[in-house]
Amino acid sequence: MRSGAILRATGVRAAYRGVDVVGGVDLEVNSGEVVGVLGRNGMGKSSLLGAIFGLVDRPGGSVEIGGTRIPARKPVAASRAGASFLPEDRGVFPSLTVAENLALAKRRGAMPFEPTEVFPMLGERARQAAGSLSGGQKQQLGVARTVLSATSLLAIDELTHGLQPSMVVETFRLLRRVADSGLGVLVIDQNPELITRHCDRVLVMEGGRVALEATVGDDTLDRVRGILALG
Ligand SMILES: Nc1ncnc2c1ncn2[C@@H]1O[C@H](COP(=O)(O)OP(=O)(O)OP(=O)(O)O)[C@@H](O)[C@H]1O
Repeated sequence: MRSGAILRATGVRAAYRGVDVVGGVDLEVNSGEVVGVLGRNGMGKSSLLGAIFGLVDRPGGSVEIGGTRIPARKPVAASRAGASFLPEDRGVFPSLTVAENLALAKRRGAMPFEPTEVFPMLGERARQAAGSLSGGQKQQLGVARTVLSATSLLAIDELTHGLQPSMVVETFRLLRRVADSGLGVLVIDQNPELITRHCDRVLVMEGGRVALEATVGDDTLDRVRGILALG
């Protein structure tokens, strides 16, 4: 199993049309670790991930995935380094069937994972166009695709959005398996209870900066709630 940092992001800024919305964030995800990013709406969580993975302008900072430097605005470089990112729009091809979406995501050498065992709905609807799935079903397909295509780092925006409670637990269990196989896992979510229950480390973002970074312990949920309540 690998050890050490899979993602090393230092001083990352994110900007839209020259205006910074994320200012100088440091973020590391180690092999075997599930890291959660929390924060209220508009605090810069998605923009941070976008800047790391090359989808949003990154006017400053450096990003390494698996020891490879990832230039700004080069999503293919992150993908080549084995990273897989599920953006908020769920990243599925609507006109392709569920089975085709899964087949396209599968990478040689990725961790052994049978999507239909974790998400039975994907087997039941294998021949259905992905565009006709509900929001929660699309999220299950998106998560499965992301797991199938990650070989170093897996990142998911708005992880539990639209998922029914039973699937939320299954999904975190799957992410733990992914981390146990040696990958780094990074998730964004709005739910402090879920993130502090299932993640090893949490970051809370406020106004484009990290307001709290902590290894999860007994007092973490209270500290997180304190920050979120102040906003
Ligand atoms: N495409 C865009 N163009 C201009 N500004 C944007 C764009 N996307 C986001 N922003 C701005 O960047 C800031 C951070 O937004 P971001 O979406 O990263 O926050 P977030 O914490 O992920 O919130 P949410 O949970 O609502 O997605 C906000 O002020 C937002 O208005």
